Amino acid sequence: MAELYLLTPPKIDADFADVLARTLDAGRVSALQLRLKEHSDAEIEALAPKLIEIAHQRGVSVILNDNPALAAKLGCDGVHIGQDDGSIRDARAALGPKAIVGVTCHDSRHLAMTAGEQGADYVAFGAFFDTATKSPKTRADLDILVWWTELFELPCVAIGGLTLENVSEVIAAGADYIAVCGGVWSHPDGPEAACAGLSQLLD
Ligand SMILES: Cc1ncc(COP(=O)(O)OP(=O)(O)O)c(N)n1
Ligand SMILES: Cc1nc(C(=O)O)sc1CCOP(=O)(O)O
Ligand SMILES: [Mg+2]
Repeated sequence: MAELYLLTPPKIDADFADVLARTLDAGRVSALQLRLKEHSDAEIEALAPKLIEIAHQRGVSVILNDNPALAAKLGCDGVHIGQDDGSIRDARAALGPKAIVGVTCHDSRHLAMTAGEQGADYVAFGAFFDTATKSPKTRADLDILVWWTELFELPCVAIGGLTLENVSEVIAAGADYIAVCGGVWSHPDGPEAACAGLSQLLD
């Protein structure tokens, strides 16, 4: 069974906390990534506590993007690091043994096996589809999910352009988590409808 891993929009406004609460209440989200790329660390420090409270009240784990030290300071459950965001070892040292450390592996089997050997809690492959959220470094093929899940127990995340229309493809290929940003926040029927719809496709 796949799980829903929701990413925040890169920039949020004062209304976002209420929208987030309603969106989480509409579906079955397992993890929330604070990916606030257009905010400074000082702004993230100010914004995050309310978002973390909302997520934790609903049993949703909170993963901060990019910054293990800030994740530890804020009391996040983990951190997501890219290939240029420092080592798994340093992230683990900052956050402790129980924290979740996820790692971007693009479309690379080699990066994923290395991340697994170095103690990552999940590996993330992408981008599977066109995305307006960022310019992804690579385009990943569904085969990498099939290959990974046949060989390894470590959970894998599919990311990049996932929507209600295409997410079943990555679930069928074996993704343990579907990581979604624009497919929820930019859905024409609103984030609550998107979250509810995605949740129905998870089983
Ligand atoms: C679940 C997940 N997968 C991949 C990424 C991308 O991380 P990164 O390559 O460090 O790029 P930025 O997100 O920092 O732009 C992610 N954030 N989450
Ligand atoms: C943050 C991120 N990382 C990617 C990767 O391929 O590593 S794709 C991506 C964007 C995810 O947002 P959306 O769901 O709107 O496409
Ligand atoms: Mg990063």
